[in-house]
Parts: sequence; C-alpha cells; structure tokens
Amino acid sequence: MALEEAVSLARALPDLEVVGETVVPLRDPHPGMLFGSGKISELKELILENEVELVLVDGPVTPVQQRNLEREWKVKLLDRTGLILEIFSDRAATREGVLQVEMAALSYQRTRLVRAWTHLERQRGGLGFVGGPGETQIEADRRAIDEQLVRLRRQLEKVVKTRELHRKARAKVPYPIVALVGYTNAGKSTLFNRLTGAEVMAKDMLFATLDPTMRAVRLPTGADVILSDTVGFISDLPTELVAAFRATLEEVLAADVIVHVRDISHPETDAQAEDVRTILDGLGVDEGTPQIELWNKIDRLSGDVKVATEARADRDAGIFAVSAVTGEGLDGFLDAVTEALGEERRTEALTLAFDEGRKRAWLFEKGLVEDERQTEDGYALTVTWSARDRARFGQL
Ligand SMILES: Nc1nc2c(ncn2[C@@H]2O[C@H](COP(=O)(O)OP(=O)(O)OP(=O)(O)O)[C@@H](O)[C@H]2O)c(=O)[nH]1
Repeated sequence: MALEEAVSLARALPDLEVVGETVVPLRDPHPGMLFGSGKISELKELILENEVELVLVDGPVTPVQQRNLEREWKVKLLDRTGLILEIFSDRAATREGVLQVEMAALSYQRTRLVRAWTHLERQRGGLGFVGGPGETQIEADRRAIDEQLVRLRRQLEKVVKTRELHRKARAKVPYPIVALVGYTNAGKSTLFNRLTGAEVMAKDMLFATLDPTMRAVRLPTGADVILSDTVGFISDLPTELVAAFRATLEEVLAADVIVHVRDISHPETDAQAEDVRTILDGLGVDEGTPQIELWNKIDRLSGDVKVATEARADRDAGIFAVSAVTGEGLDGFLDAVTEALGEERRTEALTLAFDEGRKRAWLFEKGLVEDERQTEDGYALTVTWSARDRARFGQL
C-alpha cells in the first residue's frame, strides 16, 4: 500500500515515466550507502537495463547517502520530502502557495547542510577544525538561506494580509461556502467538476489541486453556494511541509459546510479519514460547522460489499454513499447540503431546565423561538431552526 501511494506520488510529476518499483526491507540502514552492497549492485543492473535517470526513495535519505548513491548509480536521487517538494512547486498556483513551497524547500536544504556538516566533523574525529574551509562555506550557505527565509516570510505576511482582505470581501457575498476536503485522489476535483461543470482538471494523479479553487454555483436544488476545492491530504506528510500544506487549507475555516470526500474503495479508507479529522481539528474548525461525509467511488465496490456499504451510510444522517463518476447518490447529498445551509427549517419542541439560561438566551438572540411556556421542569419552547442552528445549539 505504501509503495502504491509512493508510485502515485511519482506519477503526479509530469514528464516522469515510472519504469520499476520495488520494496527493500531495511533492518539496519547503512550509514554511508543506505543499502547493503548486494542490493546496490542488484539495483544498479536494473538501473542500467532500464536507462533510469531518477531514483525515488520513499523514506529519509541523508545527504551523504544521497551523494554516494547518485555517484554509484549515476542517477539523480530524491527522498520522500524532496519528491513532495518537487510536486508542490510544480503545482503551486497562487502567490502564497509558491512562497510557502519556496520556504519549505529552503528549510529542507538548510537542515541538510547542517547534517552534512555534522557528518564531516565526525569524519575528522572531532579534531575541532574551527575555521576550516568546509565550515566557512557551510556557515555562509546557511546565512544566505536564513536571509532568504526572512525575505520570503515577509512577503508571505503581505500575501496573507491581502488574502484576509479578500476573505472579508467575500464574507459580504450572500452565498454560503461549501468546502471539499479529503485525501488525495479521493475524487474532490471530479466532484467539483461534476457540480460546477468546470473544465476537466481531474487527472489520475495526486495533487491535481494545490491551491483552493473557488467557484460560485447554483446547486440543482436551487441554492447558490461557493464551492471550494482544496489540496488533498497525503499520509506521513514530512513535518517540514506541514505549514505549506496548512496554508492551502485556511479556506476551510471560512466554510459554512465542510464536505469530507473519502475514497471508500481504498483499503485504508478508515485510517485516511482519521488523519483528515485530526488535521481539521488542528486547524481550529468551528465545532458548529456542519460536516458531511461522502463515501465516494461506490461504483468501484462489488455487489455485496456495495449493498452493505450503502446500508451503513444510510444509517447515518451525515453520510452519503456516492459516485462522482456515475452520479449515483448525489441527489441525497445535495439535499443534505441545502439542509445544512439552513435553507430548510424545521419546527421542533424543546425543553430547557431553569439553569440553562444561556442556551435560552442564545435561542432568543438568534430569533429562533416561536413560542415559550414555563412548566414545572423548566421552559417548554417551540423553535424553528436549521440543521446548522441545531448543531450550534448542541455545542453550547
Ligand atoms: N470509479 C470512480 N473513480 C473516481 C470517482 N471519483 C473520482 N474518481 C477517480 O479518482 C481519481 C482521482 O480523482 P480526483 O478528483 O482527481 O481526486 P482529488 O481528490 O481531487 O485528488 P487531489 O487533487 O490529488 O487531492 C481520478 O482518476 C478520478 O477519475 C468515482 O466516484 N468512481
């Protein structure tokens, strides 16, 4: 599974043809060469045979190992972080995305300088080569990177401020925002295109969307909303890339409804969903914001499994089994979006205890109360409210 994801990641880079893939168990990574000598010559043959130019290692590779393997195999080598950075910089579309990626790339380079340096020092047996040529060069490189980082950070602050202004301007738009989030390849872009009729931008590759795309659409139910597509999540995102990734997700905080798109046909769909929830919690999403879960790619499941999955989804009001490709299940989902946006209001009876004054005040403040009577147990209220109001009330 990890190998499969790594291969999809590689496919996300244009102009790259994957000619081979292999799992190498590494119990005891060699400090200088990563792999054992047998493995190295075995792979070298494969590399020569297939005229391989680039080797991707789905894990961390030290700068020294990288240099040695590149020399030995006469190829360019990227580790996981290096690959994701390449993809980010290939896809970054907005000014902010580009800046974030540049910063992540520089920080990555910086740590590699430090590591290379410590390694040199160790090699020389700790003789304290203060002022040695290596050190001076590395110190100078580090300073240059630090200065560049400060410049980028300043630019980024400016860009974020401008974006904040845009967000405020958009807040005046009377349309609610529906944000699509989810793991990479879950089908967000496919769904977005289907609902908005936008040009096809879904490709069978990861990161088809790096920066949030917003589009105003009229849903088939008649409601006007702004649909926002976001960058896909990936497993084991290297920590130095988390900030760059989060910057692309801030739009989610402004959402009125969050739609979590899942590839329900993926063997690790549950673990992926957990990751997504953790990130959303970490972003500080308002607990009152309604969330809808879409179990996408239901068309890929076979007979019995499909029926059982649909039945499970049916049991939960916030879950819909759909296919962005065939369109099945989407009507129910769109109705749920409309309802979550508060277009549909229901009248319900509520009882509040006498000491729940704060909740009662909230209901009156929001103008939701139709009628109120005092009883022995407290207040008997009749309220007319939306699903969203009810969710907010539940959080009070
Ligand atoms: N069979 C099937 N395939 C789907 C469905 N939805 C999406 N796909 C396919 O899954 C792949 C990924 O879809 P995307 O829409 O690009 O996924 P995404 O979530 O936007 O991906 P990122 O941009 O990487 O985050 C494409 O090959 C789609 O054709 C579906 O309902 N059924």
